Amino acid sequence: MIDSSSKAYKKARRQYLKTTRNRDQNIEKDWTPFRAAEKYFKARFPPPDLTKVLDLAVLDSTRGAELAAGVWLGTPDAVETRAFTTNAGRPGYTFPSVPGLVLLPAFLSPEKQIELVKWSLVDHSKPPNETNLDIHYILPTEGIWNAHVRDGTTVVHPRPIESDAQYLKQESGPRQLIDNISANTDNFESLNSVSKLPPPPAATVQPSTCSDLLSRLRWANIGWFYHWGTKQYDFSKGKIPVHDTVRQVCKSAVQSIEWKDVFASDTADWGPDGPDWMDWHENYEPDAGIVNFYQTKDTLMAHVDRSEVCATSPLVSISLGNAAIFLIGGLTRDTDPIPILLRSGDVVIMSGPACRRAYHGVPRILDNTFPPHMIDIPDDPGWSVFKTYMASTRINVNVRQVFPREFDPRIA
Ligand SMILES: O=C(O)CCC(=O)C(=O)O
Ligand SMILES: [Fe+2]
Repeated sequence: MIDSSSKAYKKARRQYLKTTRNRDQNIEKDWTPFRAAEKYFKARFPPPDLTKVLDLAVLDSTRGAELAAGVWLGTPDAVETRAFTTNAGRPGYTFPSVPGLVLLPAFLSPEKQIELVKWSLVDHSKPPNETNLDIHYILPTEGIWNAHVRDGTTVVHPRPIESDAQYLKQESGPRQLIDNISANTDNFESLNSVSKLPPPPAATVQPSTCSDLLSRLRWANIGWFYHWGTKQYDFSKGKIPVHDTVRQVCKSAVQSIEWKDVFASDTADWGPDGPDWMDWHENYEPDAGIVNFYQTKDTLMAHVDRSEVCATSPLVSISLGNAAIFLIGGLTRDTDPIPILLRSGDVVIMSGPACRRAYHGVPRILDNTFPPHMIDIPDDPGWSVFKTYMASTRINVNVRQVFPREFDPRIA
């Protein structure tokens, strides 16, 4: 699978030998099982062997072209799963080791995948939605993607530090992965009352062209505004409705699952009000989230999404473009995570107390896995500019529900 005589392999080996020359041999002993797995899949040398990675696309004859086009391939039985059929007649999988985790391979048609890529870039990565770039730059109001397409050489200027503004003390930037307090209905009011000052723009930022900045787009907020400094939502800014296309995809994914089967032998503690999965077909309503943009070298370290007051409601995670290794473990980093290869169109649902607060991360974007159905799109000449960007990109649309049913946040 990996060509050890290739130039890229030899370069990675040289780099590896150079950077590890003075490394303490005992360093690996201190790694938690999650950290060890991250390191393994992140490594450029030796490149990871994916035979122990779950790859359910292998079972789907309609995805042959997608698999043949990329060098990376996992195994369909690398991790213990339970197969089921969704209400829409599609294959779905649950995981005995992570109750509440559901994988719906190729849940989205190629057309829907393309629609969501366009939505992420054209419609969503612009005001009023915040992006990681807004902290440091005064972006064009049409959004960084539309400005790039119209004239990529347009220069974008740094956001000046305003002398009379109050800023957050600590430097904020792309996603910082410090542990925060788990939100819940009891501490909601006190977390909500903490002041949420804006992060200061960095003083060293230089003017940049739209096209250069686009490669540094990392996230765009969905719904309720997230405050990275405190790692809590800032409800005082109000809520932007979740776009109907995304909302419908998430709702149809949640409604396609018989939750009583998923939680049939569940013994986890759902809190004082008990399980709420029986209401999800009717009451699940996404209201927050993030669109993540990953370039091939980007990773997302182990973390728990614990800012949502509801710790059980489904989180729907949509993969688009290049494939990735997704790791998910348990409530601490000491659980050995399971590795899952996520491809374009796959939907993951994280739900219930054991899964929703489980550590997870994305240690690797798999290069050259941009699927053929996103390369040749007849009758869409406008796609070419998306294709160029997406050839080295993975987009993840990650959608959550912040409040449990019948919880009245009484937001002023
Ligand atoms: O990119 C992914 O698949 C996961 C993203 C994620 O975990 C998050 O946005 O919190
Ligand atoms: Fe996450």
